[in-house]
Amino acid sequence: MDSNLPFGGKVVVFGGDFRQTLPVIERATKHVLIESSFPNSILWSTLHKLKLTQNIRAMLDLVFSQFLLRIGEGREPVDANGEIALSPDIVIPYYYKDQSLNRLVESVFPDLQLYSKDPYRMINRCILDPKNSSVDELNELLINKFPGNVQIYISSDRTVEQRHQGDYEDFLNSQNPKGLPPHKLLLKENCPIMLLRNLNPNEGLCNGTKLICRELSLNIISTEIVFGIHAGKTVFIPKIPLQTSDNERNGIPFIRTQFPVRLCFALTINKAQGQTLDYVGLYLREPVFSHGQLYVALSRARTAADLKVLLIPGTFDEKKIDCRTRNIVFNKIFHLTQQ
Ligand SMILES: Nc1ncnc2c1ncn2[C@@H]1O[C@H](COP(=O)(O)OP(=O)(O)OP(=O)(O)O)[C@@H](O)[C@H]1O
Repeated sequence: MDSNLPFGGKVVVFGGDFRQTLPVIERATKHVLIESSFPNSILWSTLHKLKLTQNIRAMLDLVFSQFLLRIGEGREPVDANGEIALSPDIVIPYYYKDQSLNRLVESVFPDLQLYSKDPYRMINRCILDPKNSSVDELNELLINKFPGNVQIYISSDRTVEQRHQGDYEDFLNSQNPKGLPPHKLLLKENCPIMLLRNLNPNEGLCNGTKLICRELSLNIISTEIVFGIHAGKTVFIPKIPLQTSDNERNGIPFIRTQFPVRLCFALTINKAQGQTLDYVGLYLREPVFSHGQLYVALSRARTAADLKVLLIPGTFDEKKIDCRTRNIVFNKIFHLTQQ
């Protein structure tokens, strides 16, 4: 192209909200995360910026919408421990872990029988958690509670380097890297799942697409697309080989052959970014650990009435209504966007 302008002079539209999470970089410091975000790009100063000012999703609850902005911009007052206070109306009191967790689950999924009969009524209700490990625990709890016969799909895992296969098989089976389906995938008819790969974007099958399991055969699962122009369409999902990402911590690259899906009763906060949910249960077994996570999680709901938070206190002797939790906001990112 005969042009020195960015993108060869073509108009390119970017959309973003720096109150939300920053690029995910494993074990990166705050400095690296800020360095890697868009306002540090040489393109930033060349862009013409337009600001959206109204939160349409939460427009029916102005108090909530203003609270979200204070959380997102780090303006909500913090105590000596650096924690903000959530309204007791949205916090589930903590008694014992199982009891309180059940209350959270029942708030989000009040009737799993109804869910299994008419999954569309509840597919947009979800429990969010900062970490993958808690998300897996919650999904397992919910698939066990969900009515119907369970189908167990076991993946076959092999090392990329064939000669190491014998040494590592059990180890690979025990691994649960993010972005890969589990070794032992538990599914039931009508349960909600999320696709983990772009199988066929033109047909609506993208990474993150929500599906309902309809028929579970040995080698293929029949599912239904939930949202968008392809909603209601039946799609068959095969098992496919999926490789761990290069920066995976365990260091042994391997290939898992499995259906490229995970249950999605519960999702990580990062995976829920961009979604509008009918009901949000936020499970903070541990506080959020990075910029924007609390804002993203809370702002998936339309009103404060569509939200319940369970905070697990660090130490406790008895019933505890602890409404305080950590909010992480890197203010520097907002300063950079002003440039
Ligand atoms: N102009 C509008 N009129 C009616 N509803 C709207 C309008 N704009 C957005 N919405 C609704 O508001 C919700 C959020 O919209 P959208 O996902 O486009 O916003 P977003 O800025 O990408 O949100 P986020 O980044 O927080 O995920 C959606 O449910 C969408 O249907």
